[in-house]
Amino acid sequence: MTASLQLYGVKAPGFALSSKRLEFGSKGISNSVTLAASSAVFRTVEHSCRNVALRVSCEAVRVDLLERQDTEICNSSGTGKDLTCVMKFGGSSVASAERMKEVANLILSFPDERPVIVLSAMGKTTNKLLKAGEKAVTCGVTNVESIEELSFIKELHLRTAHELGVETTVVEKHLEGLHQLLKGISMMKELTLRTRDYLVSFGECMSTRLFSAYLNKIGHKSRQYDAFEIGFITTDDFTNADILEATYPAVSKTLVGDWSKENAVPVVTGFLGKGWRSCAVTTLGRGGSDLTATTIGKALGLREIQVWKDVDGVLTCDPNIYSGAQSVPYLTFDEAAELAYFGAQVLHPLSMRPARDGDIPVRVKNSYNPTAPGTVITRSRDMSKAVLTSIVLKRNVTMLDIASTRMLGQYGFLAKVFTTFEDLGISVDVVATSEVSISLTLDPAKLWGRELIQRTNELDNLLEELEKIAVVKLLQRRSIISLIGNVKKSSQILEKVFQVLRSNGVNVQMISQGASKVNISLIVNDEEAEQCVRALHSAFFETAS
Ligand SMILES: Nc1ncnc2c1ncn2[C@@H]1O[C@H](COP(=O)(O)OP(=O)(O)O)[C@@H](O)[C@H]1O
Ligand SMILES: N[C@@H](CC(=O)OP(=O)(O)O)C(=O)O
Repeated sequence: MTASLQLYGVKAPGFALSSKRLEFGSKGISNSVTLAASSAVFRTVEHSCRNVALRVSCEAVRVDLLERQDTEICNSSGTGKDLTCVMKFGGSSVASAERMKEVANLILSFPDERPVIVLSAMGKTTNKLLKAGEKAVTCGVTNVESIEELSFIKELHLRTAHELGVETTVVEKHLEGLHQLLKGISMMKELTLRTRDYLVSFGECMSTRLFSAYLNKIGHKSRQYDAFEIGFITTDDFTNADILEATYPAVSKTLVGDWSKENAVPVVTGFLGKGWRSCAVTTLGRGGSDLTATTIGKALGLREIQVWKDVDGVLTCDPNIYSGAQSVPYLTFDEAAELAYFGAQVLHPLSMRPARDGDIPVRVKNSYNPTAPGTVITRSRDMSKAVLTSIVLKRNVTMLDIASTRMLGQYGFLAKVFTTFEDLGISVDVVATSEVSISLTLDPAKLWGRELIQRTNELDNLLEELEKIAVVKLLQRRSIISLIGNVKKSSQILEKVFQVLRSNGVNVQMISQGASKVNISLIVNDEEAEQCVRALHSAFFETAS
């Protein structure tokens, strides 16, 4: 028998596999392999043995014994054609049986593509699962049955199976598992981050099973995959896990290997992974299916990554703030990353990273309006006519004004302030400094991931530390308005911005130009923010300059 061992190394400081020895011991067989990778963090070792017992003399390596005997990958057999692209469909695109049928038709309308499909949970299922979990904590075991959200989820998935004409058994096991899990939560009276991730994973596990079954039913051979079973290896940061390097070769091996044998369209759960230490299900942060899609794109070296939404691509601002927002035809990876990081819900903040690394174009399209051109995101674009590209609003941000208590010219002040942030593990978003004072906003993503109690303590600790060296003013309910654009034209942008703000009577509390050089950030009061965005949109996108 051939056992294939996958070693998952983590990019930790000082870690290298170069001199690590693997020792195999099994009945009658004893052998060892020295890994010879100099900088790699991942290696697959094939070893012929029975009942392999393994000892690894390296903390930062996790080893999985895969029960796959077919370790050789042949890239093209079957039709002899490789997979071409990723098509990711968000919750809004697969919210009902009718929508799933439309998405299936949409996929089939591209006969030249051989896509990997990535799906999110149906509609608002993730929110409903979280709500059901919260209710289970307090409702008592006997009342779990009557949690409204549980009934809704059961009804939605069973009805969808009926309407698609596929067996309800496709989702029954998961629905039963979900019910049991909620009972478990109600018995324990607690919902840990780890359990929360397991809980929400039911959404993607069921939507992909339904969709794949439907593709098979209409004669389009398909195979469903749970991301946590095919090598999506992540950190153990439940609810906000980061994908590890080992993911790329592992995912490629499974998907390409199976495709070359079966030519069955892969349908993969978005948003989910497997913690490398815990081996438990993790999630990649809300909206994380975009990141699943770009990770698969890079892993397989595909030609294009398509993310299908319910809007005509990335827009000039959030359409919920201003319905006149227009679609942006081209963006660079840097612009898209900045836009997502500063709060545009349309893309996951980290999703551009694999696409940029693999230099794979990302196309954002509308599944409700497939003929609209959408947005194409690439490494570079013609910026000669670009001034402002998009306006993004991040609300409810906390801002700190930190003024040195020492005299002007005191050196080391900035260093002391930032050491405090480092010690407490708090990162910041926007910063503006003078010699004796600093204004900054706290990165909400960092604080959001934690429990409220922890957050309050964290702020208290921060203030206590900073007050040893400075006078600190805590300003809450602020908004960051990020102007993503051509910074070569920043004077032109700023001139117009200040005209608009002045005529609207708005006082900017802080201003900063991002280091990435595609972003100018303005901090204003929450109450004034939406009105500012609308006024800026009108000045930049609706009036001839
Ligand atoms: N700048 C923007 N461009 C496009 N959509 C935006 C923008 N800002 C916010 N949105 C919102 O993002 C939504 C799409 O993202 P999301 O809900 O994650 O889609 P999906 O669930 O289909 O992946 C849109 O419906 C829109 O309301
Ligand atoms: N279902 C998850 C993951 C996701 O990416 O969803 P969507 O593609 O619908 O934003 C969420 O709601 O966060």
